[in-house]
Amino acid sequence: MEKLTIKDVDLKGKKVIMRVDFNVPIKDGKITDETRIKAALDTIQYTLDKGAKVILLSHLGRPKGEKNPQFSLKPVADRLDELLNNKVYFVDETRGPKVEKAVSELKDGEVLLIENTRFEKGETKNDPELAKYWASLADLHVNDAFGTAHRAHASNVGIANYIPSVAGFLMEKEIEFLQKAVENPEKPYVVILGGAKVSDKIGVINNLLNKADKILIGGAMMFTFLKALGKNVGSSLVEEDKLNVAKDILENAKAKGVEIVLPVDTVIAQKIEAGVEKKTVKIDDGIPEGWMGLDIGPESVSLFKEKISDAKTIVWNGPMGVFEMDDFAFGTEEVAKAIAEVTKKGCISIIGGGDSAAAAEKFGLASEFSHVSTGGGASLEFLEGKELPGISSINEKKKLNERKFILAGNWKMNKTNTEAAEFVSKLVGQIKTEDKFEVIVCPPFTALEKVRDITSSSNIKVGAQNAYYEDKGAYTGEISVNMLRDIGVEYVILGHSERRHIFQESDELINKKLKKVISSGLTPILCVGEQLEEREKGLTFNVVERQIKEALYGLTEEEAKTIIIAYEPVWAIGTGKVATPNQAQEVHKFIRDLLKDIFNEEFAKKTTILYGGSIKPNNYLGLFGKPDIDGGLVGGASLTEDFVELANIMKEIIE
Ligand SMILES: Nc1ncnc2c1ncn2[C@@H]1O[C@H](COP(=O)(O)OP(=O)(O)O)[C@@H](O)[C@H]1O
Ligand SMILES: O=C(OP(=O)(O)O)[C@H](O)COP(=O)(O)O
Repeated sequence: MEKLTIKDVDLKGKKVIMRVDFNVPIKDGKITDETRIKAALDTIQYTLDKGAKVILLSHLGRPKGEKNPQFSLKPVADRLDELLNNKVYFVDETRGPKVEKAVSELKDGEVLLIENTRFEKGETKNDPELAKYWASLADLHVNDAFGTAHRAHASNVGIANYIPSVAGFLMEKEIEFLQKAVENPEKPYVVILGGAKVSDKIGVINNLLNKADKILIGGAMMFTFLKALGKNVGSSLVEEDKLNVAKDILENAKAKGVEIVLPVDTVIAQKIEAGVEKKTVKIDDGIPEGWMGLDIGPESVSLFKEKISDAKTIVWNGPMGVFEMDDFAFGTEEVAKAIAEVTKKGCISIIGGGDSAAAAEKFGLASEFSHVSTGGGASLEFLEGKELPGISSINEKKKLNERKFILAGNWKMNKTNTEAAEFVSKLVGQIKTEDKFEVIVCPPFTALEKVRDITSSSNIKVGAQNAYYEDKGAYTGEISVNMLRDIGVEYVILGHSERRHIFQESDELINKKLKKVISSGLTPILCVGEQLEEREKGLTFNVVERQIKEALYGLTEEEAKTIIIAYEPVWAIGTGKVATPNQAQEVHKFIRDLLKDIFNEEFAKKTTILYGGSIKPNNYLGLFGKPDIDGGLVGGASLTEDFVELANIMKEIIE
């Protein structure tokens, strides 16, 4: 699934809270590497140019929830003000009256940076209250902090539970390049790993062993491999407890036909110090005691260059030597130049963040690569195939797939016949679905025929809010399915929580109604959902499972295949308390898995599962952006023009 980006949503006049990664090195109050600030400029400027008010969030360093001037973002605000075409306001707080006042005074096209998010204890704990507070400042969250994506913190992950979250351009680009490197790299695919420790890169190696053709190993981590092969590595940096891991990797690679390339010579010295005596030795001759390898040697550079020369995809993570010192920078610089060279010939080159990116900057080669990641740990974890919380919390684009997307309005006991006719006439003129999704309105029984007449030539369909299971007879107050079908009604809501809890409808009665609706050729919308006390006791899945199984009892896959299910947590219906996107997605996923168990995977995949419960335009994108939420069963918001806005949101994000 692809992520929603700022290009997919309307930004004009919106308050946008944007998480960026301005975690930049600062020495004596001066920013020593502004790569991360520059990497965020396009997203910030685009959002401002679209007429949004922008509130920027970032962390800096690890101040452990304390307000520490050494980690203030003020120097970043000053530099950002110079780099952007717009004025940058800064407030030296992370929440409270000063922040709220500054936000309220923002005009369209203006930007405010608030203080370091990690001055808040709740940030790294992903505290819901803090996340909800920051969400309350805005209409939309933009996540452009790829460097922080491996952290589940309040400002980048928790906040997405309360307002829609979309990707910025940097996040989009990072995902695009790294996903390509992990999923379908063009071959030959060469991975170059270096840096200090094997332990940091084991995950990457094991994950990429399934994709790469060659893995070149330099940096200090090469000595663990060389020692595992019985070489004498002197006092070089070795992880003694990883020797067997190295052996396993070498054997695994051989079994998979992946070529592991180790250096054949190394530059050695007796200590890591500039200007110290150094010499080059062949690995096979061994490194004398007291000497350590601090860079790969010239023969290794030639060997690595030869291995790189025909690559179509290269991922590089970790320097070849102690590149911070010119004495030991040769290997890293030469490998970087070789990658740049082959990039010119069309190879896709991706540089993992951290020290590899710093090395690329140091040698002035950063612009020679296809992509230089702004995240060290984040790109590493991505390459390991891990799910990054700061990416999974971003709303997904919805692609037309094997199941219908539906926006249904349950009007309940609202609107007289005249009011219904007037309102639905407006809807017919305003709602355009572009055949991407279905719209259903479910007025009271008294207005059904009128509404059906008005909508008959439109793309709006009509549903009833209930039906009885007998065809006719002494059932005062009831309406039969045939009567509904006779006036062109196509859908019937069954088992709504108000039917269950106010009118005491049992699972057994709902099962009878469901069978009748299906056998009459109408489409049922079966509502399920737990009450607050059931959720608080951890019984949500038990309740939903019982309701679904009882409702479907005795129905074959063929009979049940048209069913639409609506998950409506009772505690969210009409209360203004909406389930968070993650809460809703969790239950939707459970329902889909349950349908797979009851019937099969195909049935589960094809079943539309709607969410219902206090849906509003400001929370719908976050909900609908979840993979197993296929639309909404809308209450209060279906009685006003909000319903049109909900339809527009769906139209915008369904591809
Ligand atoms: N042969 C070596 N001996 C000691 N340290 C090394 C050696 N080669 C590289 N290093 C050090 O490894 C560090 C980078 O390692 P690491 O943090 O794993 O890289 P990255 O951040 O790119 O993943 C650099 O500070 C570099 O000086
Ligand atoms: O610098 C960062 O990570 P990185 O050093 O792995 O690139 C990110 O800003 C995350 O910072 P953190 O590692 O303090 O959570």
